Amino acid sequence: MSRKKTSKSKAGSAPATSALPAANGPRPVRPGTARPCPEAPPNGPPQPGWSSIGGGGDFYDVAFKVMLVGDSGVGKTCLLVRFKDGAFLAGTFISTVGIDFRRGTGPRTLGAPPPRTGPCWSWLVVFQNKVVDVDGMKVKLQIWDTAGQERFRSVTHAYYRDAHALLLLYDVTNKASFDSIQAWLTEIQEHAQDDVVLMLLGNKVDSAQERAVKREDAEKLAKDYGLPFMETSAKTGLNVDLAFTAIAKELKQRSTKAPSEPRFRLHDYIKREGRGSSCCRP
Ligand SMILES: Nc1nc2c(ncn2[C@@H]2O[C@H](COP(=O)(O)OP(=O)(O)OP(=O)(O)O)[C@@H](O)[C@H]2O)c(=O)[nH]1
Ligand SMILES: [Mg+2]
Repeated sequence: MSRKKTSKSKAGSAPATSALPAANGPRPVRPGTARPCPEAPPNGPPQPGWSSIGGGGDFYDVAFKVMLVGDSGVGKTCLLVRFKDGAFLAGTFISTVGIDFRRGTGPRTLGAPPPRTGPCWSWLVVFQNKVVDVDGMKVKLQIWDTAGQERFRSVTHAYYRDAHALLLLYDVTNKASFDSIQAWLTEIQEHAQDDVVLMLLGNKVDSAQERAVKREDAEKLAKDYGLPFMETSAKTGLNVDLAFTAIAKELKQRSTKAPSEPRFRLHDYIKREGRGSSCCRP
């Protein structure tokens, strides 16, 4: 994309081509050497009082940290739940409001228990692991869900620096969330790695009657910034798996591509595979 590069120190951050876990520094990717999931969250700032959680014994060849960002209410948590569990639980919106992580099917929380009602709730920054098969290689995506509320931005910034990919969401029924995208891009430019893989997603496309953001406007924005773009629905599942799979393919190829292998083209892939819409090349 045509984001400006800033010369800033991001010491300690893992480059986008490294494999997780990064707790002991980035490791080179070794295709074919499956290893168990780490016991502790490998990324993010150290938090006093965090207990370690296991990865459930999933094996993988390479692993990457993916973050979901965007305004509060755009559907980040729901998108993650849809991808991880294939579910959409309609109901009261419970915003992600702090920091923690969970794994497997149930939440694991520290401190006071979170509310147990509502849809794709989470009360903290959380991550979920999912291993996807990419051309015979097991790619683990460690997907971090963040709080979209403005007041938590300074906390979530700290998680950007070692993210390999960012899914930037807006809500197609909420113009303000689309208007925030440029500000999000500025934040990303400031806090994320320069070579982070970035994709723009317009979520809630199932709510056609309430649409407030034209697809063409988002396509234009995406084109201006050279971002791959799709409309998604956490409710119906439209393009959700595709978004994560495309990211996994791009990251996997960046880290393991042999010189003779043809380059994976993310824009072309989602354009070909996406339903509804996808674009855009500058
Ligand atoms: N119709 C529709 N509703 C959705 C979709 N995704 C999420 N929602 C609803 O939008 C609301 C917000 O969803 P969340 O996933 O909690 O939003 P979030 O981006 O995680 O919000 P924060 O945690 O505050 O940053 C909930 O009421 C969801 O049920 C979707 O694809 N379609
Ligand atoms: Mg949330």
